[in-house]
Amino acid sequence: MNLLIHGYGAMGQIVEEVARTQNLNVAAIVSPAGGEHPVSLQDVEAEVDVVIDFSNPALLDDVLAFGKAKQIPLVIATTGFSEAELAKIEAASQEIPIFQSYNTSYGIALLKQLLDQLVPLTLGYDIEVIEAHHRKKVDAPSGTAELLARAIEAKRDVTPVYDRTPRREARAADELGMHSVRGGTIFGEHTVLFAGDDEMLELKHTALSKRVFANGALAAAATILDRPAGLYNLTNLYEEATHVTHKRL
Ligand SMILES: NC(=O)C1=CN([C@@H]2O[C@H](COP(=O)(O)OP(=O)(O)OC[C@H]3O[C@@H](n4cnc5c(N)ncnc54)[C@H](OP(=O)(O)O)[C@@H]3O)[C@@H](O)[C@H]2O)C=CC1
Ligand SMILES: O=C(O)C1=N[C@H](C(=O)O)C[C@H](O)C1
Repeated sequence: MNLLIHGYGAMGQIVEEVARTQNLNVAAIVSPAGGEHPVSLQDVEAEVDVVIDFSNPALLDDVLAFGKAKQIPLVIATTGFSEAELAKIEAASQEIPIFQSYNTSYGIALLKQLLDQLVPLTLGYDIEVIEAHHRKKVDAPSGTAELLARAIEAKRDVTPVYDRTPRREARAADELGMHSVRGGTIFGEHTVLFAGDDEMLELKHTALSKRVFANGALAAAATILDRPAGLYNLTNLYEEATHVTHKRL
Protein backbone atom coordinates (compact mmCIF):
# COMPACT_ATOMS: atom_id res chain seq x y z
CA MET A 1 0.00 0.00 0.00
CA ASN A 2 1.63 3.26 -1.17
CA LEU A 3 0.23 5.80 1.25
CA LEU A 4 -0.15 9.53 0.83
CA ILE A 5 -0.63 11.45 4.07
CA HIS A 6 -2.47 14.72 3.45
CA GLY A 7 -2.12 17.22 6.31
CA TYR A 8 0.98 17.01 8.42
CA GLY A 9 -0.20 18.48 11.69
CA ALA A 10 -0.52 16.51 14.93
CA MET A 11 -2.49 13.67 13.30
CA GLY A 12 -0.57 13.49 10.02
CA GLN A 13 2.65 13.07 11.97
CA ILE A 14 1.21 10.28 14.14
CA VAL A 15 -0.17 8.51 11.05
CA GLU A 16 3.33 8.58 9.56
CA GLU A 17 4.83 7.18 12.79
CA VAL A 18 2.25 4.39 13.10
CA ALA A 19 2.50 3.55 9.38
CA ARG A 20 6.25 3.15 9.70
CA THR A 21 5.88 0.86 12.74
CA GLN A 22 3.56 -1.26 10.57
CA ASN A 23 6.14 -1.31 7.74
CA LEU A 24 3.72 0.50 5.42
CA ASN A 25 5.17 2.57 2.59
CA VAL A 26 4.59 6.29 3.14
CA ALA A 27 5.01 7.30 -0.50
CA ALA A 28 4.24 11.00 -0.03
CA ILE A 29 3.36 13.55 2.61
CA VAL A 30 1.60 16.79 1.75
CA SER A 31 2.11 19.51 4.33
CA PRO A 32 0.38 22.84 3.78
CA ALA A 33 2.98 24.24 6.19
CA GLY A 34 5.68 23.35 3.65
CA GLY A 35 9.11 22.38 4.89
CA GLU A 36 10.63 19.32 3.25
CA HIS A 37 7.27 18.09 1.90
CA PRO A 38 5.13 19.29 -1.02
CA VAL A 39 2.62 21.93 0.07
CA SER A 40 -0.06 20.82 -2.39
CA LEU A 41 -1.42 17.57 -3.83
CA GLN A 42 -0.70 19.02 -7.28
CA ASP A 43 3.03 18.73 -6.54
CA VAL A 44 2.94 15.00 -5.72
CA GLU A 45 4.88 12.89 -8.20
CA ALA A 46 5.08 9.59 -6.29
CA GLU A 47 2.95 6.54 -7.16
CA VAL A 48 0.08 6.54 -4.65
CA ASP A 49 -2.57 3.89 -3.88
CA VAL A 50 -4.57 5.62 -1.14
CA VAL A 51 -4.82 9.00 0.59
CA ILE A 52 -5.31 9.54 4.33
CA ASP A 53 -6.54 13.05 5.03
CA PHE A 54 -6.31 14.69 8.46
CA SER A 55 -6.32 18.35 7.45
CA ASN A 56 -8.99 21.03 7.15
CA PRO A 57 -12.33 21.34 5.29
CA ALA A 58 -10.79 24.19 3.25
CA LEU A 59 -8.76 21.53 1.40
CA LEU A 60 -11.65 19.18 0.60
CA ASP A 61 -11.96 20.14 -3.07
CA ASP A 62 -8.24 19.43 -3.62
CA VAL A 63 -8.50 16.02 -1.94
CA LEU A 64 -11.57 14.97 -3.93
CA ALA A 65 -10.10 16.23 -7.22
CA PHE A 66 -6.86 14.32 -6.58
CA GLY A 67 -8.68 11.08 -5.72
CA LYS A 68 -10.90 11.31 -8.80
CA ALA A 69 -8.04 12.22 -11.15
CA LYS A 70 -5.92 9.31 -9.93
CA GLN A 71 -8.92 6.99 -9.39
CA ILE A 72 -7.67 6.03 -5.93
CA PRO A 73 -9.51 5.56 -2.62
CA LEU A 74 -9.62 8.28 0.03
CA VAL A 75 -9.76 8.06 3.82
CA ILE A 76 -11.20 11.40 4.94
CA ALA A 77 -10.80 11.84 8.69
CA THR A 78 -10.95 15.64 8.81
CA THR A 79 -13.84 17.06 10.83
CA GLY A 80 -16.05 20.13 10.63
CA PHE A 81 -17.60 19.68 7.20
CA SER A 82 -20.76 21.58 6.24
CA GLU A 83 -23.78 19.76 4.80
CA ALA A 84 -22.72 20.98 1.34
CA GLU A 85 -19.21 19.59 1.83
CA LEU A 86 -20.57 16.24 3.01
CA ALA A 87 -22.72 16.20 -0.14
CA LYS A 88 -19.59 16.73 -2.25
CA ILE A 89 -17.96 13.73 -0.55
CA GLU A 90 -21.02 11.62 -1.25
CA ALA A 91 -21.07 12.71 -4.90
CA ALA A 92 -17.37 11.89 -5.34
CA SER A 93 -17.94 8.47 -3.76
CA GLN A 94 -19.93 7.53 -6.85
CA GLU A 95 -16.62 7.56 -8.73
CA ILE A 96 -14.11 6.30 -6.14
CA PRO A 97 -14.19 4.47 -2.77
CA ILE A 98 -14.27 6.99 0.09
CA PHE A 99 -14.09 6.17 3.79
CA GLN A 100 -15.33 9.18 5.76
CA SER A 101 -15.67 9.21 9.52
CA TYR A 102 -15.38 11.88 12.16
CA ASN A 103 -13.80 9.28 14.43
CA THR A 104 -11.68 6.34 13.31
CA SER A 105 -11.41 4.60 16.70
CA TYR A 106 -13.04 1.22 17.07
CA GLY A 107 -14.44 2.25 20.46
CA ILE A 108 -16.58 4.97 18.88
CA ALA A 109 -17.85 2.44 16.33
CA LEU A 110 -18.87 0.28 19.29
CA LEU A 111 -20.47 3.25 21.06
CA LYS A 112 -22.56 3.95 17.98
CA GLN A 113 -23.72 0.33 17.89
CA LEU A 114 -24.68 0.60 21.57
CA LEU A 115 -26.64 3.81 20.92
CA ASP A 116 -28.54 2.17 18.08
CA GLN A 117 -29.82 -0.41 20.56
CA LEU A 118 -30.13 1.72 23.69
CA VAL A 119 -31.64 5.02 22.53
CA PRO A 120 -35.06 3.56 21.51
CA LEU A 121 -35.37 2.28 25.10
CA THR A 122 -34.68 5.65 26.74
CA LEU A 123 -37.97 7.54 26.34
CA GLY A 124 -38.33 9.56 29.51
CA TYR A 125 -34.59 10.18 29.83
CA ASP A 126 -33.02 13.49 28.80
CA ILE A 127 -29.98 13.01 26.56
CA GLU A 128 -26.93 15.26 26.52
CA VAL A 129 -23.65 14.81 24.61
CA ILE A 130 -20.52 16.13 26.31
CA GLU A 131 -17.15 16.17 24.57
CA ALA A 132 -13.72 17.31 25.75
CA HIS A 133 -10.63 17.99 23.63
CA HIS A 134 -7.21 19.64 23.70
CA ARG A 135 -6.77 23.39 23.60
CA LYS A 136 -5.62 23.36 19.95
CA LYS A 137 -8.84 21.95 18.52
CA VAL A 138 -10.47 24.53 16.24
CA ASP A 139 -13.91 23.01 15.59
CA ALA A 140 -16.68 22.67 18.16
CA PRO A 141 -18.60 20.59 18.83
CA SER A 142 -16.32 17.79 17.75
CA GLY A 143 -17.11 15.82 14.63
CA THR A 144 -17.63 12.79 16.83
CA ALA A 145 -20.21 14.62 18.94
CA GLU A 146 -22.05 15.38 15.69
CA LEU A 147 -21.72 11.75 14.60
CA LEU A 148 -23.21 10.62 17.93
CA ALA A 149 -25.98 13.22 17.65
CA ARG A 150 -26.93 11.87 14.20
CA ALA A 151 -27.05 8.34 15.66
CA ILE A 152 -29.31 9.51 18.50
CA GLU A 153 -31.55 11.57 16.18
CA ALA A 154 -32.02 8.48 14.01
CA LYS A 155 -33.51 6.63 16.99
CA ARG A 156 -35.37 9.36 18.91
CA ASP A 157 -37.22 12.50 17.97
CA VAL A 158 -34.73 14.99 19.42
CA THR A 159 -33.20 18.26 18.17
CA PRO A 160 -29.64 19.33 19.02
CA VAL A 161 -29.36 22.44 21.18
CA TYR A 162 -25.91 24.03 21.07
CA ASP A 163 -26.41 27.06 23.32
CA ARG A 164 -28.94 27.62 26.07
CA THR A 165 -27.48 31.01 26.99
CA PRO A 166 -30.04 33.24 25.22
CA ARG A 167 -33.04 31.45 26.75
CA ARG A 168 -34.53 31.29 30.19
CA GLU A 169 -36.76 28.26 30.11
CA ALA A 170 -36.84 24.69 31.32
CA ARG A 171 -35.38 21.94 29.20
CA ALA A 172 -37.81 20.38 26.71
CA ALA A 173 -38.00 16.60 26.43
CA ASP A 174 -37.02 16.67 22.77
CA GLU A 175 -33.76 18.57 23.29
CA LEU A 176 -30.37 16.99 22.71
CA GLY A 177 -27.89 19.17 24.59
CA MET A 178 -24.44 19.47 23.00
CA HIS A 179 -21.50 20.60 25.14
CA SER A 180 -17.82 21.23 24.37
CA VAL A 181 -14.91 21.42 26.80
CA ARG A 182 -11.50 22.63 25.54
CA GLY A 183 -8.24 22.52 27.44
CA GLY A 184 -4.82 21.04 27.95
CA THR A 185 -3.86 18.00 25.95
CA ILE A 186 -7.06 15.94 26.20
CA PHE A 187 -6.96 13.48 23.28
CA GLY A 188 -10.74 13.17 23.03
CA GLU A 189 -13.55 12.25 25.42
CA HIS A 190 -17.18 11.68 24.44
CA THR A 191 -19.94 11.07 26.95
CA VAL A 192 -23.57 10.39 26.18
CA LEU A 193 -25.56 11.16 29.33
CA PHE A 194 -29.05 9.78 29.87
CA ALA A 195 -30.56 11.74 32.77
CA GLY A 196 -33.73 10.34 34.27
CA ASP A 197 -35.69 10.89 37.47
CA ASP A 198 -33.32 10.20 40.36
CA GLU A 199 -30.81 8.37 38.16
CA MET A 200 -28.21 8.88 35.45
CA LEU A 201 -26.65 6.54 32.91
CA GLU A 202 -23.46 7.52 31.07
CA LEU A 203 -21.76 5.94 28.08
CA LYS A 204 -18.26 7.29 27.75
CA HIS A 205 -15.39 6.80 25.32
CA THR A 206 -11.92 8.10 26.15
CA ALA A 207 -9.09 8.18 23.63
CA LEU A 208 -5.85 7.52 25.50
CA SER A 209 -3.61 8.66 22.66
CA LYS A 210 -3.82 9.95 19.09
CA ARG A 211 -2.49 6.59 17.92
CA VAL A 212 -5.95 5.08 18.22
CA PHE A 213 -7.17 7.38 15.42
CA ALA A 214 -4.10 6.78 13.26
CA ASN A 215 -4.45 3.03 13.66
CA GLY A 216 -8.12 3.17 12.68
CA ALA A 217 -7.42 5.35 9.64
CA LEU A 218 -4.71 2.96 8.44
CA ALA A 219 -7.06 0.01 8.96
CA ALA A 220 -9.72 1.83 6.93
CA ALA A 221 -7.17 2.54 4.16
CA ALA A 222 -6.18 -1.13 3.97
CA THR A 223 -9.83 -2.17 3.94
CA ILE A 224 -11.12 0.12 1.17
CA LEU A 225 -8.13 -0.39 -1.10
CA ASP A 226 -9.86 -3.00 -3.25
CA ARG A 227 -13.44 -1.84 -2.73
CA PRO A 228 -15.72 -0.57 -5.48
CA ALA A 229 -16.67 3.11 -5.54
CA GLY A 230 -18.92 4.00 -2.63
CA LEU A 231 -19.12 5.73 0.71
CA TYR A 232 -17.74 3.72 3.63
CA ASN A 233 -17.58 4.28 7.36
CA LEU A 234 -16.77 2.24 10.47
CA THR A 235 -20.29 0.88 10.57
CA ASN A 236 -20.31 -0.64 7.09
CA LEU A 237 -16.68 -1.74 7.41
CA TYR A 238 -17.46 -3.08 10.89
CA GLU A 239 -16.58 -6.72 10.34
CA GLU A 240 -13.37 -6.02 8.43
CA ALA A 241 -12.25 -3.18 10.68
CA THR A 242 -12.65 -5.24 13.85
CA HIS A 243 -9.62 -7.44 13.55
CA VAL A 244 -7.36 -4.76 12.08
CA THR A 245 -8.02 -2.00 14.58
CA HIS A 246 -7.62 -4.42 17.44
CA LYS A 247 -4.13 -5.36 16.34
CA ARG A 248 -1.69 -4.35 19.08
CA LEU A 249 0.85 -1.68 18.14
N1 LIG B 1 -11.56 11.23 12.31
C1 LIG B 1 -10.79 11.15 13.40
O1 LIG B 1 -10.75 10.11 14.08
C2 LIG B 1 -9.96 12.31 13.80
C3 LIG B 1 -10.07 13.48 13.14
N2 LIG B 1 -9.28 14.54 13.47
C4 LIG B 1 -9.43 15.73 12.65
O2 LIG B 1 -8.33 15.83 11.76
C5 LIG B 1 -8.05 17.19 11.46
C6 LIG B 1 -6.60 17.50 11.74
O3 LIG B 1 -6.34 17.33 13.12
P1 LIG B 1 -4.90 17.69 13.72
O4 LIG B 1 -3.83 17.00 12.95
O5 LIG B 1 -5.01 17.49 15.17
O6 LIG B 1 -4.84 19.26 13.41
P2 LIG B 1 -3.56 20.17 13.15
O7 LIG B 1 -4.04 21.57 13.28
O8 LIG B 1 -2.43 19.73 14.00
O9 LIG B 1 -3.17 19.88 11.62
C7 LIG B 1 -4.00 20.27 10.54
C8 LIG B 1 -3.28 20.19 9.21
O10 LIG B 1 -4.10 20.81 8.22
C9 LIG B 1 -3.47 22.00 7.73
N3 LIG B 1 -4.44 23.11 7.67
C10 LIG B 1 -5.21 23.54 8.65
N4 LIG B 1 -6.00 24.55 8.23
C11 LIG B 1 -5.71 24.75 6.96
C12 LIG B 1 -6.20 25.64 5.97
N5 LIG B 1 -7.20 26.51 6.21
N6 LIG B 1 -5.68 25.59 4.73
C13 LIG B 1 -4.68 24.74 4.49
N7 LIG B 1 -4.19 23.85 5.38
C14 LIG B 1 -4.71 23.85 6.60
C15 LIG B 1 -2.37 22.32 8.70
O11 LIG B 1 -1.33 22.99 8.04
P3 LIG B 1 -0.52 24.13 8.81
O12 LIG B 1 0.40 23.39 9.72
O13 LIG B 1 0.13 24.88 7.71
O14 LIG B 1 -1.54 24.95 9.55
C16 LIG B 1 -1.95 20.93 9.17
O15 LIG B 1 -1.13 20.31 8.20
C17 LIG B 1 -9.04 18.00 12.31
O16 LIG B 1 -10.18 18.29 11.51
C18 LIG B 1 -9.43 17.04 13.42
O17 LIG B 1 -10.64 17.31 14.02
C19 LIG B 1 -8.35 14.47 14.45
C20 LIG B 1 -8.20 13.31 15.16
C21 LIG B 1 -9.01 12.15 14.90
O1 LIG C 1 -9.27 17.15 16.83
C1 LIG C 1 -9.11 16.08 17.47
O2 LIG C 1 -8.12 15.88 18.19
C2 LIG C 1 -10.12 15.04 17.32
N1 LIG C 1 -11.08 15.23 16.45
C3 LIG C 1 -12.12 14.34 16.11
C4 LIG C 1 -13.46 14.96 16.35
O3 LIG C 1 -13.64 16.17 16.07
O4 LIG C 1 -14.37 14.28 16.79
C5 LIG C 1 -11.95 12.96 16.69
C6 LIG C 1 -11.23 12.89 18.00
O5 LIG C 1 -12.10 13.07 19.04
C7 LIG C 1 -10.01 13.79 18.09
